Amino acid sequence: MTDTGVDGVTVVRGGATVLRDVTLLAADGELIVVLGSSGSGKTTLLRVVAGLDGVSSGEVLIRGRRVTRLPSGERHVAMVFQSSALLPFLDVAHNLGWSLRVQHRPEAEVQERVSGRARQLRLSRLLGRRPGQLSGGERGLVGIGRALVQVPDVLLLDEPLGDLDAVQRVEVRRQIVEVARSLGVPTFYVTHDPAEGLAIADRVALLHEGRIVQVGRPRELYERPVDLFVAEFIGAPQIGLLPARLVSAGGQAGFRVGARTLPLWQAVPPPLLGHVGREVVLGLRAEDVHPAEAGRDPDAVALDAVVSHVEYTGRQNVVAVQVEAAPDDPGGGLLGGGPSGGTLHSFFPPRAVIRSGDAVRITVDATRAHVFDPATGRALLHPPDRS
Ligand SMILES: Nc1ncnc2c1ncn2[C@@H]1O[C@H](COP(=O)(O)OP(=O)(O)OP(=O)(O)O)[C@@H](O)[C@H]1O
Repeated sequence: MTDTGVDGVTVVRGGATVLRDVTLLAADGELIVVLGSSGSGKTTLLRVVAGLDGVSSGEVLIRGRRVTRLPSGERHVAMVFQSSALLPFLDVAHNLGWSLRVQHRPEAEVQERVSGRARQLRLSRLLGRRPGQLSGGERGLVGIGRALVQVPDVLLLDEPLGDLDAVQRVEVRRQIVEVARSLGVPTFYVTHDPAEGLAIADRVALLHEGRIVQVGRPRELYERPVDLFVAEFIGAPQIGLLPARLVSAGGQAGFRVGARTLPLWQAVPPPLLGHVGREVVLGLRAEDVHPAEAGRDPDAVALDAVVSHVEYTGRQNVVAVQVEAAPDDPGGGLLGGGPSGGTLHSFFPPRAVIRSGDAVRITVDATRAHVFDPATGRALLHPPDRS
């Protein structure tokens, strides 16, 4: 076994449990993106692998070797932090080559690796400058380059693109993936940006309050979220949530939303059998909610809605709508407290003239809904695979 990462690791800091029995292991050449909101334990996980933080229980493995009690300096880890500190008295070329020289690599190899990575990251023209003569974004790139010139046993990147502009972020994250693949090392990449995570990961691990909520391929988290937390965290625009009641009549199941019933065109699916007559939460992705005029899908039902906000992206308008669900409004549950009905997102054509407060009709197809238990948040049913 050549896995790298943490196995059953718990970390307690200042009386608080920061990681709880976390197991996350990457294969050689695999890029795992660690996602999670602020304070969920992402940085701690990386620091534990690097040996910068100790564990209360569990084991740290690097390429199959137990390193839990090995000092950081002996773990052959290359790590990039957001705003990595560079050595201020050395120019960029020497900053890039620093760790290789510390390892007493032959000078010709150091030069070759430094110039290669500098070309790749478009840093060649900066090689003679000191960190004080660089912009924040350029310093960030040098920090990334310094890690990528190494041949580590594991690559750890903590929000590495934080200092870069939007165009650089896309370019540099491609370079990082390319280098990680060419080195064939396991890579852990921390970000709080789900879109970035989905774009580059072989697998995504979503952390919440020190626990892994779900780990899997990006598509698995998007298409088969285990609960409402994952469903809401992954995907932009955010998944729309609609309180409903599962009903069954004449052997046909459907979801009651206000006065309308969204038919499922089949008997109650087995995972929903215990929920007939009870509240559920429907999760609908924006690509499954259509403006009624464009809705040619015969299985879809039109719902009245009011536009709550519009975001123009160039390719389309991302429109959030409030769906009213009175009078048979189940309300309560995880979505409780707010107005009746729920908020859905939909893509409207880019030239559509649409404003907050407009009344619109949208169509939804109940067979495309994710179904959640409002009491526990757990997913009960996902729509069938499109492919
Ligand atoms: N030295 C410490 N003592 C006690 N608690 C700490 C210490 N350092 C971090 N924590 C707590 O551990 C939790 C996880 O912190 P961590 O930095 O790993 O989160 P994160 O997911 O990387 O957050 P962010 O996205 O904001 O960087 C937080 O609740 C934080 O307050």
